[in-house]
Formats: sequence, C-alpha cells, structure tokens
Amino acid sequence: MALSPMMQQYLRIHDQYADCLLLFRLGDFYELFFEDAKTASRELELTLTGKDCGLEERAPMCGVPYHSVNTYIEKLISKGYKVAICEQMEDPALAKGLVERDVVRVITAGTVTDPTMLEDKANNYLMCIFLDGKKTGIAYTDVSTGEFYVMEPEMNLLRAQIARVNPMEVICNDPPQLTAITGDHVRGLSGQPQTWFQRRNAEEMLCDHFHLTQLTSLGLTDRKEAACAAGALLRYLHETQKNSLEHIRTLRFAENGKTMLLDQNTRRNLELTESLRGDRRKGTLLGLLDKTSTAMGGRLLRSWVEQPLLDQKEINQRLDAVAELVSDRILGMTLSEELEGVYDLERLMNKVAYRNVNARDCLALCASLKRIPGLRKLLENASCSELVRIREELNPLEDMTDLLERAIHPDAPVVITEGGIIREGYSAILDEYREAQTNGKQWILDLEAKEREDTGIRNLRIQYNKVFGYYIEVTKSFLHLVPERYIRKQTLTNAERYMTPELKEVEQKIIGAQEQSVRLELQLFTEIRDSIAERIGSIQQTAFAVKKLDAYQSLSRIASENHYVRPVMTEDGSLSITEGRHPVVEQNMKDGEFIPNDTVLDCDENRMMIITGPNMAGKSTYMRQVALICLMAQIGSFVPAKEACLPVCDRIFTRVGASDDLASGQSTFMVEMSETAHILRNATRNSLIILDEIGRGTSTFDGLSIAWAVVEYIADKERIGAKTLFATHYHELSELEGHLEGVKNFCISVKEHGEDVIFLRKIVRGGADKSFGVHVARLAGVPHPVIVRAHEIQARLEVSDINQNTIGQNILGEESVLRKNEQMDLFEYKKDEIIQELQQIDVMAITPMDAMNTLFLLREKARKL
Ligand SMILES: Nc1ncnc2c1ncn2[C@@H]1O[C@H](COP(=O)(O)OP(=O)(O)OP(=O)(O)O)[C@@H](O)[C@H]1O
Repeated sequence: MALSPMMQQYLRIHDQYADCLLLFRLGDFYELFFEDAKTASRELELTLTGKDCGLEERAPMCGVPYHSVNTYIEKLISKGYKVAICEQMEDPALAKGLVERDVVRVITAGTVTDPTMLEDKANNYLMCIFLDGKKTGIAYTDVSTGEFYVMEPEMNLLRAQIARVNPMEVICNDPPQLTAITGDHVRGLSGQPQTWFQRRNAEEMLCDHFHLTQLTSLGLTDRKEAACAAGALLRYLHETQKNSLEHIRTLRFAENGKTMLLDQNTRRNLELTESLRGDRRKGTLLGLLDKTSTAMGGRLLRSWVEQPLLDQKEINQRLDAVAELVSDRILGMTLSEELEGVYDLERLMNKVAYRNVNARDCLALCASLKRIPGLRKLLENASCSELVRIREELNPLEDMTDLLERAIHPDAPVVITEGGIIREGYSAILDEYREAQTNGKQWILDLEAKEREDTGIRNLRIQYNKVFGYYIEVTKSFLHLVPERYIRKQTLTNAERYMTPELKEVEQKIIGAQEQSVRLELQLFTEIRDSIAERIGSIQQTAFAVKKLDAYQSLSRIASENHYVRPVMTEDGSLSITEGRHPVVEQNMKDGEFIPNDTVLDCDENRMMIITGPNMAGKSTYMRQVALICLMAQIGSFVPAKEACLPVCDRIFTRVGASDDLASGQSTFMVEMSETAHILRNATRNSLIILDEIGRGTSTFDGLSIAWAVVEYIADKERIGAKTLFATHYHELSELEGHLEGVKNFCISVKEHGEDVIFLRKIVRGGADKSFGVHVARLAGVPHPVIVRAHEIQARLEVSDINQNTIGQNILGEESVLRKNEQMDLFEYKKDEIIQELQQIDVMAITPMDAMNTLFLLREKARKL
C-alpha cells in the first residue's frame, strides 16, 4: 500500500517545518495529521478523528474551521508551539489534479502580529543571540512595529540584557551554551542552523534586506558579533514570515552603557511593570505613570521605565520637555486630547508591509495623519530641544491624506474583495462601470414595463438571485398569457420563472460592469496600498515623534496632578531628597496621610544608612521610595518630593526580604545569598543599593555575621563604596557607626503607648533600641497565649548569656513545655552545614567574594568572645 498523493504532499511539506505544528488547508478547514493531530487535539480539546491516507491504518486527524483559526493559533502559541500555516496556492475548482499547497507563514511567540494576540501597550520582542567563544552579539526586533536593535553586550551582562528586553522568543546558535551562561530557563529558546550565523551569510542577508552593497552605512563594519546575530535574525524572519518585511527599515544600536541594566529582582521588588502580587498595572510604577493616549506612547513609556538613562544630558533633555508641558497645563491637556485620535501607526505599518491593510485601516491612517498639523501647531512655541525636534519630525504627509481622502469611501467595508471601497470621482472608469450598474437598474425596470405591456401580464416581475441571475417571474394565474419566446428556467409552487435572450443581454451588461468594477476597485486599492508602503519610512518617523510626545504629556500630567518636582541632577554623586514620598504607596492614601521623609547620601561621610525599627514601621517603603525617586529621575520624570538633588546611578540593586515566591525549589537562604553575591560582584561606587534584611534565612549568629560582613564589604571604598540603604533587624549592626567610615544609623520612629505601638513613620538619626516584633504580632492577630509566651521568652532572652549557648536552656526553664530535643535549632549553629551551604552558592559568583571570608573570620570571633 502506498500513501495517497495528498498525504505525500503533506509529509513533504511537514518535513520542512518539522519543529512546527502544520495547519494544512483542506477546503474550509485547517487539518492536522499524525502526531500533530494528537498534540493539537490534546491542547485544543478537539476531537481526534482519522483520514484514509492510503495506508492500512487511518491517519489521526483533527481540524479547525478556517474562519476561527486565529483563536486556535493563539492558544497554541501561548502554550509554546510554533505553527506553520499551509494554504492552497490555487483555486481547487480550477486545479488540475492535486491542489498545490505551500506554507505561507510560520507563527511563533516572537513573530505574532495579529493585534488580538498582542498587548497594545507592550512590545513583543524576538531575540537572536550569537555566541562566539568569549564574545556575543544580540539582535532583537518587534515584528509588529518594525523596531530592530543590535548590541554586543559583555558576556557577564548577557543575562541582565535578556531580562531588560524580556523577549517572548529567543533563537541562538548554541542553546545549551546559552543556558549554561544564563544559568536559568530562557523563554521560547530554540537553536537555528550555524550557517545562518556565519559572517558572510549574515552580511549578505543584511545587505539584501536593507538594499545595501556594504555594511558601512549600518555601522556594523567592526561589529562582527552584532552583524552575525542581526543577519541570522533577519534570516529567521524571512524564513518564517515569507514576506519582504519592508517596515523593518533601520537598525539601532542598543549601546552598552546607554541605559541602566535592571536585574529581574530589582524590577520585581520595585514593582516597575508588575506588582509583587502579579498584577500587570495596579500598584506598579508604570501603572501610575502611564496616562498616554496612544498605544505607541504606552509602549515607549514602558520601555523608558524599563531602561532608565545613564547620560545626564539626555536625562535633562527629557526633564526639559516634561517641565515645559508642566508649566503649560492647557497645552499638555490639549495635546493629550489630540493624541487620542492617533491610531497605532507602528502596527499599522506592519500590516502595510504584510499587505494586510484593509480600507478601514486606510481610514484610520488618514484620520491619524490629519491630527498631525494640529499637533505641530500646538508645539508652535515649543522651546526645549526635545519638543522642537518632535515638531520637526511630525510630518503631516499631506499628499498621503489627500490621496486617502479622495480615494477611500468613508463607509468602506472591512472586506476588500467585494467593492464599496473606492470613492466616487476617484477613477473615471470605475464611475462608468458604476453608472452601468445604476443604469442597469433602469434598463431592467424599462424591460419589465415593456414585457408587461407586450404580454398583458399585469404582475409580471423581473427579479434577481445569485444562482439564476435575472429572470422573469409569472404567477400561476397568468401562465396562459406567457408567450412562446419565454424560456422556462424554474418552476415554483405558485409561479414559473423565465428567461429571454433580451434579458440575458441586459444581464450580461450589468453583471459584467459589476465584476469589472469590483476587480478595478481591488486593483486601485492595491495601488493605494503600495503607495502607502512607499511612505512607510516617513510614517514611522512621524509615529516616533507622536509616541515621544505622548510619553512626555503623560509624565507631565502625572507630575502636575501629584505635585512632583523636577529633580536636579548632581555631578558629585550626592543625593539629597527633601520630603520624599513613595509614588505608588501615597496613591492609595488620602491626601496628607503619607508621611514624607528626607534622605541624604553622598560618596563620603554618608554613604550607607543602617536602618532599624520595628516591623511595619515603614522601612521597606522608605527604601523603595529612594530607589524609585532615583529611577524616575533617570526616566526623565519629575519626582514625588519637595526638593530632590540626585546623582545619576549606574545601577540600582535591590534585595528584599526572604522572598517567598520560591517556586524554583532553592532554599530561601540560597536565593538570598546568590542575590547578595550578584550585587556584591556588580555594584560600583556609583550604584544605589537597597538591602532589606540580609541573613534572615539562617540562624541568628550566621545571619548577623553575614549581614555584618556584607556591610563592611559594601562600605569599603576600595571595594564598592556604593550609596546604600540597609534595613535590618540586627540591632548589633548599629555598632558599626563610628567604626566604619561612611556608615550612619537611622531608625523609623515609633512611640510606645501603654501596650500599643504608634507608628510615626519618620526616619530619624540613631539606632532603634527595641524590636517591638511581639507588639506587631499582636496587631496582626496572633492569639493571646502565643503573645504572652513570647513576652516571657523575650524577658528570659534578655538575661541570657548569648555566648555560652545557654539561651535555649534559659528559655526552657523549669516549667518547660518543650522537650530539649525539640527546641528550635535557631540558637545553635551547625558549622559544617552552613559552610557547605555557602560553598554551593552561585558557584560562578562566589569565588572572588572576600565577603564570605570575612564572614567566617567574624563568626570565629563571635564564638571566642
Ligand atoms: N511614610 C509613610 N507614611 C504613611 N504610611 C506608611 C509610610 N511608610 C509606610 N507606611 C505604611 O506602613 C506599612 C508598613 O510599611 P513597610 O512594609 O515599609 O514596613 P517595614 O518596616 O518594612 O516592615 P517589615 O520590617 O515588617 O517588613 C505599609 O503598609 C505602609 O502603607
């Protein structure tokens, strides 16, 4: 037995797209066969059937109707599959033999362009990583908008760069190596042929795509790794998208060191674009700052939040633009309203490049472009460089709007193949055809009247349907009057339908005109589409200006509404915030309820704040507020404070609490230590470090020793000397002030009131003298007996000799309820275990870490004391 020809065709095509699920078009369905069918039926809950394929056993099969295929594709993509769409390349009715079929597009998580599968205000990046020994090149693109970037990051920053871009899909020449380097799971990772990454092939691809003879104008001549990655990325796009991708027109350098790298923990801890509870908008900095009117502006603002600037001049340019709009609120508001009318031009250009636009899209383009002169006018008196540049870049493309206005009917339908798209007066020939159709109606009416007259059949009617075309209908009662020349076509219960040669002639004229006009409309529309395609570059430039303007108006609106101030960027690394507030926390409070606090840090005397204070006092809020204020300034935003002088931080690091979302299976302590190691290895004196509790995941002595050692290491100017806020429950750390240069003690004040604690939320100089943890436990509703017992233990602890290891016994006392072997080993440290644990930590990270040596020394000291 042999496979049927169609199945042979299927398998041949499937072989070329082995890593995809192949959706094979059969009439009104897309079918999947064999293993693909089993997978799809499982993932999409489709019934698995079978199809005769020429072999003894039927081929497993399942299918989805073509008109709802997008929903299914979306599901498959979100589950991590790649989908290849195989279409019929000829009309099955006209095909001689087997219908020709081929894959027209491969859809993957990183190449999705369907708006229903994309988030409006977020980019969808596909990244290509080229690993070449010690060097690496990265290229990434958002196919839906045409943005394309390259860079050559340092190997040790590769992981951070991936986190920064947050791609939906990653392709690489060496996936195992990549996983080894980044040390964790890379989303949507797949390997691609080595040849794509070879320099010559990559360069050829680049030259081809950008219509160049050499790479000089792209600035890639001496950036071999970036060029290889970019070439391979384009190759992948061409292989999967199977179109010219003419909306990808330029290549930008995402320079090392141009924007701040924020690691995953810091993004999460500061709740930049996602809250700790996993919310996408509520409770995040982006959610607060985003008052953009357009999807493009929303995407840009997100990328600003994710990539704060490092160049003081650029920061000030953005701040100038925000300041100018803050000073003229009416202008800001009017801009926001005008911008509402601008559609997502970037994603529209993707549709243009894919030849997917319909008449409605053209109307949207036209409406958007018509807003441009208004926007330009509003910026007439703009004076700062950014706004002036935006004004210059806003190109109203009048010839385009003129063309679209003349050509596209305001009520044009979505479908482009059934006419009704082109406006009257645009094409003389089209108008003639249309007239023939209108006249045709009159011809029919005339003919009808004439036939009635000739035959004497009073209710004779000429009608039309899709199957028979035009016909004469005569009811039963008049059949005796029907003349011989009538040719019968159809008999109904009450009537007969006829044809005459004359009617046939009229019909051909009318239907001919109809067909011709639909065909002509499609042709005209295609021409219009092509002329839009020719202007993609200019439209993208305008889109770029629009989105910047939108981001600025959003920042200015937030600044005015929330009474933010313009930060002054300092040169000497000093930081001084007067009456700073936490931008997101204050939003959830009534006016005046949030207590502002000051912060002063510099590169010398006040490098590090050791912050103590009871639970719930507001330590985390305070520290995050400082980090957020710095970050906002570097985005170009005003900040929630009365006054702020801020340095440009090269990195902001945070390590917060013993994070509880430990799905990864690592021990709390392990995670804590590798995060700490990461900071110690990467921070510089120009960084800002926020450390919220270190060493909680282990016993008291170990925890204290580690925290102590870490403080020493960071405070040391020779090693790091970064500006640091360090919150801790280890009051012992207060002793460091006076011994370690640059370290100062602070606490968040509380007042005891009888049994209660009153939180004052004010940061003051000095260490806290008491922990109040038990008080807070009571506030949180911990049962009374537990609280009483805790007070008891506290009292005993205060008289224990901490160094004799007698604490446990003291607590147990005579009336003990715990048996000795059940007591918490919190008070005993097991040397070997801890050392073992430490030795395993982030093997790459730990080797150079003197901090840990210090830690062991310290611990020995503590023991001997
Ligand atoms: N400056 C402030 N003004 C008003 N309310 C504040 C302020 N700072 C913090 N709060 C409120 O106090 C609560 C506790 O704050 P936070 O989590 O920062 O305390 P913490 O000292 O870090 O506590 P823990 O040590 O238990 O983690 C928060 O819910 C917050 O709403």
